[in-house]
Amino acid sequence: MFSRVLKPVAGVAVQNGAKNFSTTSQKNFKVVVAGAAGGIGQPLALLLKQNPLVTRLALYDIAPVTPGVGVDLSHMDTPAKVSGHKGPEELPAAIKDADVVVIPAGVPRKPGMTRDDLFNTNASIVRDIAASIAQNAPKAIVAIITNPVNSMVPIASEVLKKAGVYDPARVLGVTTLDVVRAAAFIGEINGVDPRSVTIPVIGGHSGVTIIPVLSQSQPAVKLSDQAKIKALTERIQEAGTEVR
Ligand SMILES: NC(=O)C1=CN([C@@H]2O[C@H](COP(=O)(O)OP(=O)(O)OC[C@H]3O[C@@H](n4cnc5c(N)ncnc54)[C@H](O)[C@@H]3O)[C@@H](O)[C@H]2O)C=CC1
Ligand SMILES: O=C([O-])CC(=O)C(=O)O
Repeated sequence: MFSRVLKPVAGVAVQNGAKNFSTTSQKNFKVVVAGAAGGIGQPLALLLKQNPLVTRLALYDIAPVTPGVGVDLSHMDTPAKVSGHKGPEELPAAIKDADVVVIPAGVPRKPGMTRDDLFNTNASIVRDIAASIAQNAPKAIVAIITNPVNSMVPIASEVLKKAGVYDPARVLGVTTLDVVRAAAFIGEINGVDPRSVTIPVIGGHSGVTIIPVLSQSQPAVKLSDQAKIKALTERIQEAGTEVR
């Protein structure tokens, strides 16, 4: 997931004359995973530990298991130095001087729930992490995975604005999964390797706000029946619910 996240981030950094991810000029990124002990956080941390550009990896969570997750990953034979940080009192040390903070902290939905049902619980979690970013790493790129993404991005943005450190090019909602799913489904329909499919998905990360622009798919989607095209659009929009 991170390599897909890093590509657009690199473009943003270049446009702003900021630290450039796309060349070898900087090779020592500190990346924080906030929510590192969870279902998303642990595999994400594993992927980041394998990335040679990441030299410091700070794993933050409120779960008691967090230090163990950190120690476990630190045994991997890759350069990134891993630190585990448990509980709010250790949040500032985790965030300090981060280049990138990825946030999957919070609750996931259970069957029958919408992403919006998570708002009340997750809003304050993202708010508090954003406040710490404003204080301890105001120039960090913030990538928000926590749902509902459509609402968590504005919350983090408002916290950063209030602290006077908001840069819209540095606050991202992670919706890459929608692009990946669209490519997978089109690959299946067309009978091609999904990695050869390019399909823009615009908008947000919830229901009808997920807009796969099927007319722009390369190669073209092999569907002519409007009902089937509509069904594919709806499958991409509701794919997260398939997983619950
Ligand atoms: N944007 C996207 O494409 C996706 C978003 N999600 C969202 O990501 C979030 C996490 O999902 P999972 O990892 O499956 O859930 P999970 O329950 O497995 O993990 C969440 C982690 O967050 C931690 N956490 C809770 N409160 C915290 C706090 N105040 N500070 C730090 N950590 C805290 C928990 O201890 C737990 O380790 C959910 O909101 C889910 O809906 C999940 C999949 C895809
Ligand atoms: O649907 C969910 O709750 C998790 C998510 O965002 C996805 O899988 O797209």
